[in-house]
Amino acid sequence: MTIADLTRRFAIDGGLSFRSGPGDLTMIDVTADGGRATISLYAGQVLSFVPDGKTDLLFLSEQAYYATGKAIKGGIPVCWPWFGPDPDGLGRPGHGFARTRPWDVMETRKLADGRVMVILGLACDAETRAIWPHSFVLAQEIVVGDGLEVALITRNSGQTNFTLSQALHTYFRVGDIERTRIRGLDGCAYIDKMAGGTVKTQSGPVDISSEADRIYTGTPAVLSIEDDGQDRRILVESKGSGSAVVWNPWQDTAKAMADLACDDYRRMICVETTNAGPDLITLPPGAVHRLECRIRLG
Ligand SMILES: O=P(O)(O)OC[C@H]1O[C@H](O)[C@H](O)[C@@H](O)[C@@H]1O
Repeated sequence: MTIADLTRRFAIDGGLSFRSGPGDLTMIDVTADGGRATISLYAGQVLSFVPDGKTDLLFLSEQAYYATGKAIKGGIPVCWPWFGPDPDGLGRPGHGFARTRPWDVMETRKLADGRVMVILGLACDAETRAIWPHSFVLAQEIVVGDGLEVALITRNSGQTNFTLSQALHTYFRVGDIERTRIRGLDGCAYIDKMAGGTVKTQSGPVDISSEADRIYTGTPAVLSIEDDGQDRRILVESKGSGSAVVWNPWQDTAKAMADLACDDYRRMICVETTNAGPDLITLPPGAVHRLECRIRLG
């Protein structure tokens, strides 16, 4: 659909507009009571969320790719229908295909309380079935206010069960990674990918001082990121998720990524709302799963 068509059908006066962004990708700008957001229709990816009078809660790489077939580094990539490497070892792309496909706008609405809701959809077709042979209906409900809510809703529209892993792979912007800690994971077991998948137990808050790639399991509904470098605290609330991923590439891995600046690792931390590791979701025909995260300053 062209920007003119999208505008005609879905724009909200003073609340939601469409424009052509970098790489000619269609961007949705949302202005709600309490905050504003930018969403890329390609990848169905929130790229920015700024509460009124504050700075962005999300990190977006200045060197991000904006091109069909490539993932956009930053914001909230949607990893679906698998998180991480191809679970069947068939050479399919890491983190699935939802983050490299165009999504559709299904609905936009200004809510009675002044927040703005956008519903995006990703339909299955011959291309998705060639990658993943299942029938599904995937939607994202994004609600912008003084917090940002994202729900990733999967429905099995086929005749057989399927199993998913998935992530709302949120990149948070922090002032200084060495003055950042994550609270809420004390006592949780985690799979330490930097230690060959060894299972460890978190003790106290999570401090990052080297490359970290961890799947925490048995996670609580609320985590917090203390961002002392910007004198703020971000709350991450989740539903439909029994795990969380913490990732920071640190210096060497960041240097090897063309879509991250060498020192970007200092300004970001991924705290991802997931169904990952042993936390898998199996959906029988007709069943629905909602993975939700809500982020706000606390
Ligand atoms: O570079 P990407 O494919 O976007 O993945 C970035 C990162 O995502 C997750 O956090 C994984 O746990 C990491 O292993 C991965 O490196």
